[in-house]
Amino acid sequence: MIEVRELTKRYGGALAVDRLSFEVGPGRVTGFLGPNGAGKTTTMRALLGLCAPASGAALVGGRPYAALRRPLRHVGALLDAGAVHGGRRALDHLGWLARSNGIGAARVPEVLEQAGLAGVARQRVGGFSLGMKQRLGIAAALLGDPGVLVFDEPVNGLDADGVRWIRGLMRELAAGGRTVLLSSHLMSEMELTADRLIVIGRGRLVADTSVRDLAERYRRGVLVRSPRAGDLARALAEAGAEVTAEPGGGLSVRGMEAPAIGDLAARHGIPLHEATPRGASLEEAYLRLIEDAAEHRAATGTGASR
Ligand SMILES: Nc1ncnc2c1ncn2[C@@H]1O[C@H](COP(=O)(O)OP(=O)(O)OP(=O)(O)O)[C@@H](O)[C@H]1O
Repeated sequence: MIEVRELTKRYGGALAVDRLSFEVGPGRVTGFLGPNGAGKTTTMRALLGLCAPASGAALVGGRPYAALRRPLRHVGALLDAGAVHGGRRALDHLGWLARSNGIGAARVPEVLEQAGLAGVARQRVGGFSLGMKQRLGIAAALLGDPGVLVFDEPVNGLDADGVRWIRGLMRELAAGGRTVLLSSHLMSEMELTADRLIVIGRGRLVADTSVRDLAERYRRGVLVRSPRAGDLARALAEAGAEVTAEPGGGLSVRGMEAPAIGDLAARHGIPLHEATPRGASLEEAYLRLIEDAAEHRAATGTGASR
């Protein structure tokens, strides 16, 4: 369980995170999404005790990171995969981490295998590609078999195989009852991996939603075509649907699903040539959400000072 409560972090006069609150529960992958500079990395760093918040709290299992004894057993994280001493061999790097966290040495070959690095365990990290470093960072995160995992943009630098592997791994970890928080600025990435989304913009919470609810929120109704569009529009409006004319002679219908529209047209003897549900893509929904939040801030004058 992750709890972020009224978290605020400033860099100089600028607010990077602004009274941000959310919770991340176990058993599913939660996506942490926001445009560049929204405050995702800062929030994750606060969660891992790597920066001190101005106020508020970021807790793992009810405690701040600094209060966790042998933290790798509670929370595993991938933040900056490049931050490994290049002269060390992968095996030694993980061995050292295991020893300093009271983790049995037997875990090292296990996580190397899990991360697909068994074959390069004795190579020096300095010669690793970015993708291999990402895998090593993930192996380190898994070392203590923690209940909470935090990954900042984990697909960066991975090839197509690596990306597929990491998506599978995230889902597997969540299915095993772990709390998995995964950041990205790409909705396309979240769409394939996350069940729930925490969306932030300019350090503030924009949405805490299931992926499905987000798509639903920005649905654009049903596109309907009929050679008797006027009659159909009247019948739909009488039945309580919201109907607007579209360029090209179609009707956009909200408040009634396609099968009900078909039934209604049949009852009135009106031919129906098309009834296409038009869901906004998740990417569109996400962009609208971010835009709406920015407009709301502009309208209410609640923009974060920078
Ligand atoms: N060490 C720092 N010193 C000064 N400003 C910082 C520092 N770290 C982050 N910031 C600023 O805080 C804000 C939030 O940055 P953060 O890296 O948390 O965003 P992000 O959502 O992770 O972005 P990205 O998707 O680009 O990684 C940005 O305006 C950034 O410039």
